[in-house]
Amino acid sequence: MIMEKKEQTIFAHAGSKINTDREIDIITRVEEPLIVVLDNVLSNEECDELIRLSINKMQRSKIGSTHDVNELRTSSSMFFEESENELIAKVEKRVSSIMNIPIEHAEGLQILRYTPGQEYKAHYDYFSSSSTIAKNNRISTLIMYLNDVEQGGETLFPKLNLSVTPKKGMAVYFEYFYNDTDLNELTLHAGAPVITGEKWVATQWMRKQKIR
Ligand SMILES: O=C(O)CCC(=O)C(=O)O
Ligand SMILES: [Fe+2]
Repeated sequence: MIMEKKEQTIFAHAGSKINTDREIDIITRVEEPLIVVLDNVLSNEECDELIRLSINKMQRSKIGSTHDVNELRTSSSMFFEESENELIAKVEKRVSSIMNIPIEHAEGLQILRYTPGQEYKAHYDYFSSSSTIAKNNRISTLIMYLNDVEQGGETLFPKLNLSVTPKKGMAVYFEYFYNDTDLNELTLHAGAPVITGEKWVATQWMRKQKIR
């Protein structure tokens, strides 16, 4: 039997903790592709504040007529500017050390809000290699849950039969920068429809090269 060597990962944390300005707990790992469930990524106060800061902007963007009408994703969304305020700067710094990628590679933090019936259908976070944007493609994702969802709203990885239940302050990390494209394709994921309650997430995407 040929033992294939495991591919190098970006995420390099061993053990059960990651020390940033906060002690993050590693709860679950899938090895290839690497998918890590993390707890204690954001405090309750930070979650509440991220929602509070973005709720106005989503309302504003509605007035500005940029209503989200997309089949793939029915939630509403907004992006924070880089280091837009003290909290964003702090979260970006923490996220950069969790993801083990310098902050210069980070896109603006995205906030998504799902109400009952809203979902994000199965997709890849990276751009198809035919697009120009793929020259500096995304390489990894951190999805942070900003609230508890009463029912539904799981993050699903259909090719891995994996379901992550949203829980306030927790996060799911995954990367898709493998040489083996089959591994990247296994990161197909979806936000299941919310059934009861609301779902709020903050997503951080990292790029291969600097963008700021
Ligand atoms: O809401 C979720 O669970 C998934 C979000 C997601 O896939 C994304 O932001 O890229
Ligand atoms: Fe995604």
